[in-house]
Amino acid sequence: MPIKALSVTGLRNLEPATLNFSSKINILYGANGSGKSSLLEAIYLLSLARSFRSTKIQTLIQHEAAETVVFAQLVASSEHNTNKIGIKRSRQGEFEIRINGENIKTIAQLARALPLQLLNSDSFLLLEGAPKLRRQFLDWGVFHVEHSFHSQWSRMQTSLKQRNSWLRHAIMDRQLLASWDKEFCAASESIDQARQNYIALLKPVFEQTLESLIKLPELSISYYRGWDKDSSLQSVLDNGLERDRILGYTQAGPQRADIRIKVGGHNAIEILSRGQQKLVVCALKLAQGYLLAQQMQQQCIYLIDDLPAELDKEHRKALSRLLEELNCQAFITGTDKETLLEGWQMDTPVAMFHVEHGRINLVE
Ligand SMILES: Nc1ncnc2c1ncn2[C@@H]1O[C@H](COP(=O)(O)OP(=O)(O)OP(=O)(O)O)[C@@H](O)[C@H]1O
Repeated sequence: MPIKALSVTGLRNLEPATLNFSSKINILYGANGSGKSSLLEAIYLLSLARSFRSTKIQTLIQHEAAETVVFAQLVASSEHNTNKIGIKRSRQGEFEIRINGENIKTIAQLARALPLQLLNSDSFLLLEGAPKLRRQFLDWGVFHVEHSFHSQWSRMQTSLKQRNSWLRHAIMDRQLLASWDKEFCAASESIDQARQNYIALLKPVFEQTLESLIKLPELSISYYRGWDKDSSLQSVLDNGLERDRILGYTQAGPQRADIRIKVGGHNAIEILSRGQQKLVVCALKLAQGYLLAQQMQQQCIYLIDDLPAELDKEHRKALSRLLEELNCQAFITGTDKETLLEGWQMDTPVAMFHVEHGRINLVE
């Protein structure tokens, strides 16, 4: 659901502000260091309770402030009943999350209420980065379309931790290991099934989205589940037990899953230019937004940091078309106002904000 109004206090260099946004395109322009990415961080905090720049919450909180508070009023919708989200994070690490005025305990509830995608220089490393990044990408989608996924994922993580801890014990209680294996395999099978289902839905949407951005007919995307596709996880665990004991961790399972992107049989990162890789990432992330709208009638918010630095004019225009088609809310930053204003259709609602020394002003 789009954000109608946002209040921010105590976040990086931003002055306390209450802002009204367009439910479609929001452009934030200003000099380097003015606070554009900080505003994106404020929105990101609302969805994930953390920063996208650092794992340390202290760096996000304004110097000398004790806490940061972000509050959003969402555009009302008949399908979803969340209309207010607020988060407070203190320097000591305490946090308070409120949805519709009620305290909530898990970040999963927050993420579900405000699905959000970030496109910045780090997220463009999706193809060349570690498999963990691609698993996070995949699980973002599965989490939003398959509501039982989160509990299966937690179950898998708990049993995996227990299993790994038992693997490191000098004397191993085989019975106990068997019981953790059973739990781990059951959760893993359902995670794998949910991921397979999601990839099957995502693939055609991704191919169509990519086609609108760039022609890469030989590009293919496939899913690796983390263990041999023709064997049961239990048999793979049994066969690998001695090696797992030597290593002290479980080698096979959904914690090793990956998405493989190839061009003509080669790993995409060995063939594609950096710009082409960024377009593939854009197509992947936009496809997730399309799928979310299709499957759950829910709109995803896009945060796109420094767009002109990432894509050339022609591809920025193609991306603008897709965002318009998706009918989503987007926050797009850059240093040059004119460049950011290019390429939108006449009837697209575009709100423009000038960011200067932490002050954000709507440009009428
Ligand atoms: N905890 C903090 N408290 C106060 N100011 C901070 C804090 N952390 C960072 N800053 C400052 O906030 C400013 C805003 O940075 P931000 O990354 O939001 O700018 P930007 O407009 O996105 O810049 P660029 O175009 O260079 O990416 C920077 O000058 C930075 O030094």
